[in-house]
Amino acid sequence: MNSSAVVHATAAVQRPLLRSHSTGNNCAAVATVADNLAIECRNLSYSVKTRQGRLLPILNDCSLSIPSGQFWMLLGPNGCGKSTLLKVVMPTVEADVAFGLGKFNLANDEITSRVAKALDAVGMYEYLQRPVQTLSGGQKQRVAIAGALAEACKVLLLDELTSFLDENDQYADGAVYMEDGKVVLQGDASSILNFVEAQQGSYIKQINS
Ligand SMILES: Nc1ncnc2c1ncn2[C@@H]1O[C@H](COP(=O)(O)OP(=O)(O)OP(=O)(O)O)[C@@H](O)[C@H]1O
Repeated sequence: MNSSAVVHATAAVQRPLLRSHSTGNNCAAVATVADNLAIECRNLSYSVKTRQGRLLPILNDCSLSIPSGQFWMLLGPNGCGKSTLLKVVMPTVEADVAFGLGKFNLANDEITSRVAKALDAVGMYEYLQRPVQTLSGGQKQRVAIAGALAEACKVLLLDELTSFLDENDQYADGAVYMEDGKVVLQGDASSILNFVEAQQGSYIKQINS
């Protein structure tokens, strides 16, 4: 892929993502996020394995830096590797859960701790470094719940929360809960919804499946 395909377009407001390092199968990448950069990618090479076991290079030595607070377009001919590049620099589970904390002006240690606790609460801690788009529907739902837990909202409004979760988690006590003196939601889906309905208008966070 030719790096000249990265075009700076117009300004927009965006929050920086969490600092992260990304590597994967057949992928040699450094995707870091400096304080003034939303995305930085250096010397990224990516290949896929063919059915014959041969490595087919898709991206070769790509580098790009996207400052935070700006809107950029990635342009290039069909098949040059745009979608592949976007997938490789996609946010990890860790960055996705941390994203909502950007508005609280928290120290990095606090963000790391909240993200770890929230992911642990939904059984997704070991997926910390996985790109979100590689997760199953139920796993994505868990990560969405972790994002809400990390924000420590007083009350969550849960709309069809359990649609993608497996049966055990739909009915397990404590499948959804808040910590540190905040509201604790326990029990099956209907009792959680009854609780939420009783809060009438005092919800802060809504999760839609
Ligand atoms: N899993 C895969 N196995 C084999 N080839 C792949 C795989 N993924 C991507 N490719 C090939 O890598 C090249 C880049 O694909 P990619 O989808 O990134 O291109 P693109 O620039 O987004 O194209 P378009 O503008 O047509 O959407 C293409 O030739 C594609 O066929």
